[in-house]
Amino acid sequence: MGELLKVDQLQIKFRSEQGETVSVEDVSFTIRHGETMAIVGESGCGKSVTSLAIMGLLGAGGTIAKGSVRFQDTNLASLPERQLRKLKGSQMSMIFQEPMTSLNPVMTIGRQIEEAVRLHLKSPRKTARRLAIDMLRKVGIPRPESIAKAYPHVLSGGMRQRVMIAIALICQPKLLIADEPTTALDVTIQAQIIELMKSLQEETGTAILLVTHDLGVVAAMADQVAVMYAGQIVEAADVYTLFRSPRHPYTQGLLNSIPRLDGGKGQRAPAIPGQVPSLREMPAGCRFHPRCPYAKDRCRERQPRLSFAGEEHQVRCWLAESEELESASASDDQRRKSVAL
Ligand SMILES: Nc1ncnc2c1ncn2[C@@H]1O[C@H](COP(=O)(O)OP(=O)(O)OP(=O)(O)O)[C@@H](O)[C@H]1O
Repeated sequence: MGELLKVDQLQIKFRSEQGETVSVEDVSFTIRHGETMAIVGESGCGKSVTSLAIMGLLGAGGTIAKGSVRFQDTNLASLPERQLRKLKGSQMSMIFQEPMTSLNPVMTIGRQIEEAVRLHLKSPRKTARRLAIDMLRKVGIPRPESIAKAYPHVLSGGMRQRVMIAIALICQPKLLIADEPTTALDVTIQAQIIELMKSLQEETGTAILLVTHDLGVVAAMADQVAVMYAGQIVEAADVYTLFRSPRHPYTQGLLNSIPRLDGGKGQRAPAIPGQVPSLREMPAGCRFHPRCPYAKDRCRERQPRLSFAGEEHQVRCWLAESEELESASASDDQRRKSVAL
C-alpha cells in the first residue's frame, strides 16, 4: 500500500492574549491508502488539534509552526486557499463527535448531501438528488426518500451521524478524518456506526484517521495506532503489537484502565492517577514522569526521543528497554489478555 498522508515533525502553536503555547510537538506519522490509523490519548493530549491542522482548520491564532503535512506528495501548506478547499471535501473529509454542530439545521438532509455532490463533483441537480438518496440508503437510513425531505432535528444522534458519514463519503474521499465519531452515542449505536464505517471502508478503500480516547473503538477499527500524551506521540505501533506488548507506561496505564468483560470484583485497575499537564506548565524531562510509577532521575531531567522498540514499533521512554519495565508490565499482561477487545 502506498503512502497517502505523511505528517512530518509537526509543531502546532496557538497565540492568545496570554502569549504563545505549543500544543503539539514533533508529531510524525504516515497513513497508507485504505488503512485506518487511530490517534488515542486522554483529553487535552493534542489529538483533535493534530487532525484539525491536517484539514487546515486550526482557526484564528493556530498555526503549523514547524513540520509538514503531505497528502499524496502535495505539501498542504504550500497549496493556495482555493486549491486546498477543492481538495478538502473531494479527497479529504471529516466527521465530528456532534453531528448537529456540522449539519445545517435549516436545510433538509437531502439538500445538504446534494450540495456536497454539486460542489465537488459538479453533478447536475437531478443526478445529485439520486446520488444523495442512494447514499442515505447505503448508510442505513430507513425510508431515504422521505428522510431526505426532513430537517436534521427530527433524527436521533445515531441517524444524524449516519447522515454526516453520507456527506463525508459521497465524493469518495481518499481520507476520512473521524474525530470521536461515536463518543456522543450510546453503546449499541456506537457498534452500529463502527460496523458501518468498516463496511463502507471495505467498499470504497477510504483511509481513516480516527481520533478517539476509547481503546475499544481502536481495537475494533484500527490497523495502526499512535498514542499521544501532552502534545507528543509517546508510542506508535500496529494495533496487535500495541495491545499485546505496550512499552510505554502511559499506554500500559490506558490499557489497564479498560473495564474487564467478566466484571471481576476489584480487578479493574484505576485510571492513571494525576492529570495531563497544562501547556503552560509542561514538566521538564519526560512529560509523563510526574504520573509514571517507574520514573527515575533521568526521566525527570531529560526528554526522551521517540525511538524504535521493534521494526515498526516506536516508544518515547527512557525505561522502555530496561528490565524493570519489562517485568512490571509482564504482571499486567495476564489481566490485559482478558480485556474485551
Ligand atoms: N483554539 C485553541 N487555542 C488555544 N489552545 C488550544 C486551542 N485548541 C486546543 N488548544 C489546546 O491544545 C491542547 C490539545 O487540545 P486537543 O483538543 O487537541 O486535545 P484532545 O486530545 O483532542 O482532547 P479532547 O479529546 O478533549 O478534544 C489542549 O491543551 C488545548 O487546550
